[in-house]
This record gives sequence, C-alpha cells and structure tokens, in this order.
Amino acid sequence: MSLAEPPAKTHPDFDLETDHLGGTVSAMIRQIELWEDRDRNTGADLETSVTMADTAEEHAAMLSVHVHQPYFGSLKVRVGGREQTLYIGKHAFRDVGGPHHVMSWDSEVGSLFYSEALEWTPKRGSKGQIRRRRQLDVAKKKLLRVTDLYDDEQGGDTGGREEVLLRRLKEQSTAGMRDVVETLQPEQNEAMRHPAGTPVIIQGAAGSGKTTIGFHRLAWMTSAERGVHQARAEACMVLMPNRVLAAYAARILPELGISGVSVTTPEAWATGLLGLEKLEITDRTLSLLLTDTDNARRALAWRRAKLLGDARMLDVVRTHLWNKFGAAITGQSLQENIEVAGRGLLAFSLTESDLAGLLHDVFAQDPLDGYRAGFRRLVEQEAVSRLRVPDEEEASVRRQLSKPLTTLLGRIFASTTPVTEARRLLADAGALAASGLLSDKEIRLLLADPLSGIPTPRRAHADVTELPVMLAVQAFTGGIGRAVGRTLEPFDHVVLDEAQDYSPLLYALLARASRPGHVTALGDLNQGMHGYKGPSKWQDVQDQLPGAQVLTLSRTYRSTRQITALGARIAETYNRAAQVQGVDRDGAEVQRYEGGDERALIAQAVKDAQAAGHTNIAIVTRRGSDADRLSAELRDFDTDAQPITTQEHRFRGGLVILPVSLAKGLEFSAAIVTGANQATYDESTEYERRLLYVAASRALHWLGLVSGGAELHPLVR
Ligand SMILES: Nc1ncnc2c1ncn2[C@@H]1O[C@H](COP(=O)(O)OP(=O)(O)OP(=O)(O)O)[C@@H](O)[C@H]1O
Repeated sequence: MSLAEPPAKTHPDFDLETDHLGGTVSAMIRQIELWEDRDRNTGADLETSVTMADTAEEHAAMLSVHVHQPYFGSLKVRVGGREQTLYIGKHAFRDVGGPHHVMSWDSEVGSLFYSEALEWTPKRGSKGQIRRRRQLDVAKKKLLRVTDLYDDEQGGDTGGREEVLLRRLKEQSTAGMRDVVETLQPEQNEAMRHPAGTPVIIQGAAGSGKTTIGFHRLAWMTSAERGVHQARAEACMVLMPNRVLAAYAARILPELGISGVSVTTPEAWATGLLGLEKLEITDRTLSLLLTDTDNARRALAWRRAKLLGDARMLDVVRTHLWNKFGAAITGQSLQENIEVAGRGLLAFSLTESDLAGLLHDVFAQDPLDGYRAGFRRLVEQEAVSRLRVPDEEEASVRRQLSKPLTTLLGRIFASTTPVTEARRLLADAGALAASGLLSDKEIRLLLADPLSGIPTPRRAHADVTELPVMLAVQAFTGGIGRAVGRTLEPFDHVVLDEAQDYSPLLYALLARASRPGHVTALGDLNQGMHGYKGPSKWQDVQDQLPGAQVLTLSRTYRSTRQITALGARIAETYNRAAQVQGVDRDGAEVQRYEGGDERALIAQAVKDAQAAGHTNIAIVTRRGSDADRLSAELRDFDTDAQPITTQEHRFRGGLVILPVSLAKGLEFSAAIVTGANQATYDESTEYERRLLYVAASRALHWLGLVSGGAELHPLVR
C-alpha cells in the first residue's frame, strides 16, 4: 500500500476493523515477548533449554517482521451453520486463548481468498460457504483502507478486486522483483497452486506475472502443508537468463519468507557442474544468424542447433558411453587379497566378464551420481557379498579396495571429460549412428560445421548449443543434481524462467536432476529470442516432463494502456497472439524525441521522466557498447546514468543505462529507448523487432522513444 495515499475511512466497518487490528497487534507482541523471555523457556536439562530458547527466538524473529502488517485480507465464512471471519496474512499466527488468529496466504484456506469459489469442503467438517472477501490495507500497524471484493449482502462481486489491483499497479517500481501476495489474481493463484509433485508449464504474455508466480510457487512449495512434497528452500534452484536478472529477482525471496534458494543462470549451473567455472560460453549460432547473409548456411546452423538440443541425444550419448566403457573393459580384471578380521587374507577377483556384467547392471540402474560412482558401489557390494563380510568389517573392505578400484575405474572411465567426450562423439559418424536413433541425414547435419566462419575465443570455451550434450555426458559419468558434501541429491524443486529458451535435452536432464514432478517452467513461446535453442512447441517439453500441463495466464499487468498498445503494435508483426488482454490502466502518452543530437534528446527525456515523478529510470540501448559510450557522453549533458553492461553489474535503483539483452525481465517506472530507429533495429529482421519489443516493454508508467538524426522506427512512429 502506498503510504502517500491518505487513509480512506469511508467503509462502515472501518472502526470495527481498526479495533480488530489493534487486538491482533497486541496479541502478536505479547506472544513475541513470551518467546523472547528466555527464563520461561526452561526444559528438563540445559541442552533442551538452550534448544527451546533458540527455537523460541527463531519464532519471535519470524513473527516480529509481520507485526507492522499482520494481515491484508479477511474471509467471512459459514461452516456448519456457524459464521466466522478468518484473517489472511503473510505469516500464520495462533493467538493462544484469544480470537486474533491469522491464516497464512499459502495455506488451503488462504487460497479461498484469491479464488472465485463460493463453496469449499474443509478437510474436516461439512461444506463451507464464502460470504465475504475483504481487502485490508495495513501499514505500520495502522488500518488504511477497507475494500470488499465480494460480499453476498451487497449482491456478490463488488468490483473491488480490480480496484485494489489498479491501485497496486500504479505504484512505482523498486530495485527488486516484488511479491504480489496481497493481490494475487484467481488464475495466477490456480497456476501457483498446481498440485505439488506435478510438473507444470506456465505460459503467459510479457508482464503476466510468470516469473513472479514461479517464485510464489516455490514459497508455497516450502510450506509444511505440502506434506511429502514439501521443498527445502536451500535444496531448490531457479534458473534465469542472466545474472543481473537473477540478482534482481532473488530480492523477492525474503519478502516471501524463504532464503537459501540458489538463483543462477543455466550457463553458471552447467559450468559449475562440469567443474569448469572459467569456461567461456559462446553463442556462435546467434552470431551467425545475425551476421551471415547466406540463407542456406543460416538454415543449416539453425537445424543443427535444434538437433543438438533434441531429447534423443540423451540416448545417443548413453549408447556411445556404453560402447566406449564396454570396449575399455576388454582385458581388464581385478584381483585383490582382502584382510577380514578373524579370517585372514581372502582372495577377491573379478574377471572381464564379471566386470562387463557389473557395467550392464550400472547402466540398468542409471544412478543419479553417475556410472563411475555406481560402478564403484557395485564392485564393493560384490566383494562384501562374495566374501560374506560382516557389517562391522564393510568399511575396512571398502578401504582396502579403494586404491585398486580407483586404478580400475581410471582405466574404464578416466579419459571421459564431458567437454572432450561430447566433441569426440559429435565428430564421429559411427558413434552417432550406434544408437540407431538418428537418420543418416541427421548425422550428416551434426557432422557439418556451418559455424566455421564465426571466430572462437582464445580461452577454453563451449557453445550454448553444445552444452546440453556435454551435460548429458556429465550426467551419465559424474552425475547430475545438487552437490551435498561429496554426494549428489536431486533438487527438491527447480523453477525455470524464460522456459522457451531451454532445449528438450536440457529438460530431460533437469527432470533427472530434480525430484519426480518437481519442475516448474515459466515461459512464452512468442517471446522466444532463441528458437534454435528452445522447443518448437510445449509438447516437446511435456514429453520430457511426464504429466506436465500447460497453464495459461491470460492478463498482463506491467504497463499502462499506452505502453501496452505500443508493444502490441511491434509484437503483432511476428506473433499472431500479440493482442493480449492487459489490465486497463491509463497513463502518460508515450513521448517521442527525434531530430537533433541524440544525447541532448536522451537528457531531455530523463528530465521529463523525472518531472513526471519517476526515480527508477532505464535508458535502454541496442548494444552494451552503446550503453558504455553514452553513459560517459551523457555526463556532459548533466545526466549521470549508472551503466549495467556486464553480468557483474547490479541494478540498485535510480537512473541506469543498459543494453536490451540485459534489460529483459527487468522493469522500471520509466524507460527511454535510444536508437529507436530503423538503422538500429532493422525492421526486416524478426530478431531485431523482438529486441525492440523487449526494449519498449520495460516501463510500468512512462515510456520515451529517442532517435537522434534518423526518423523514429516505422513501428513506433
Ligand atoms: N497479481 C498481481 N498483482 C500486482 N502486480 C502484479 C500481479 N501479477 C503481476 N504483477 C506485476 O506485473 C509485472 C510483471 O510481472 P512478471 O515480471 O512476473 O511478468 P512476466 O510474465 O515474467 O514478464 P516477462 O515475460 O516480461 O518476463 C510485475 O511488476 C509484477 O509485480
């Protein structure tokens, strides 16, 4: 709730609600004091007392954050003939012996506040009826406004939900992604609560709240109410397209009461998994698509990239490794004398055919931590069972086997580093043919090198299009998942932002790296910038996430009517579904600046945006180099814009200048698009039009378009 707005005391229940709020605040403070009073937390012994005191302090700390706003809404319900009012807040509170309870937003009851259902069946008891939904704007322990969203005494729907939403959307942007717990809309609520343990793809236009809902779903997943599907925040991962956006979005986590989630990029996750953090990741397909004029070569590069991300590649890799390790076993054996207490030295030997049998078993088991670790376990188990080793001697047997086993594993698995092995496979027609899954034409496509004209960096590098195949080799040999000490565990839940940019092969690997059913993908096929990397249709993703449904968010929330309309004009040139339904919110006309020194025009636009009351303002350029240059030159025009031109930079609010590639996903109260002309965003290239769309859709309230010498772009004129 914006504090600038004066309290609106017009509601007849305002005083009643004020009293109830006062009672709740006092009850919470009483409870916190009780928890903080260490002397009372006495257990039977010192250790129990300390533990109890620590837990009590944790409870106190958690609750004290919410005293200033104990709740934001209420529900009047009738269950079994009895009417009661339930208050809904960000944190549950039980008023022991008193009436001031608060239910948590992510509970089953909390869901009723957001949905449009009028009846429900509680877990225990008879059918319940919703009589009233009420929004309560509270800040600093004060009630500011009461708005009924639904009230059967007023004839049902009051239009209040839209009114509250509009008020919220008029607020200024901040330096981080915000939670929408107070104004979650019915369709968003449903998507967020899609049954835990079922994978889901949430599709929605730009600004429909996909990313926001993904984080809310993660918070919802961490609630104890999810039972066996409950996720631990520190065992969850969110993948976002770049690190600037990851840091911006992660600021939502404390608001949602969770911490420790790993919010990273697919590239950082992949290189970390490969143990090659310094590996430079290139996207040479994109470079080729943007610079090469030879259409046949462009088509070849596109098709080859698609095929590299095809889910069948998982089994192509698996077959290749099977053949390779099988060949490496030829001539190998293991002979060791093992000391077992009380029984002296016992001979343990595995012949070549024993080893081949174990290799077969480990491929059948397909362990999460990879075939190498799995093979070691199988040999150890074999020794324990053949030598009938008692439990207490097992550790000793493992120790004695350790060195000879490491040597043996070295001979079978060692030469397989994911980067070189993936490249070896991709250059070997016979190996590519071994699985029988690829046609001759496809094999020829993989062997072709349409990117040969695109330079490679001098440092060790890998291309984004090869990465999934490398990860597949890694998954089978060294394992894939979340590193916990020296072992690997599946992630409790994985959220993917910009899900249209992940290949089906990557989905197959992510499904393997997480608990069954615990992938949430958020994306918009129409916003795909990198079709050669992503799925052609959601069905390709559903095939990798068994049971996944596609849910659609139909409304967009980010921008004013004027900005949304301008964006739609650009998007409809490449996307037939561009006319999405936005929340109809009026704002300033889009400002156009053309003719003259571009820097002077930008400086003027910044002044105008500031005069309109905005502080979080972005100047969006086509390239990083434009942003660097302009940020220096604009100082001569009294304009100090912080550049965000590398993934290391962070958005901390204020006036910034950044390239469109890093602006994707971020939003600002006001945005100024520079170089808004045909020379900068070539109208005949779809990719450029998509970029222009991203640039023009970053602003919540105020948008300025600047073109120096040249005329404004035909699509925004
Ligand atoms: N229920 C809601 N109440 C208030 N604001 C909302 C709601 N849903 C979304 N928003 C706001 O709409 C904006 C867009 O949300 P978000 O960035 O999550 O959308 P998105 O679908 O991920 O967009 P993009 O595809 O452009 O990345 C944000 O400012 C968000 O706070």
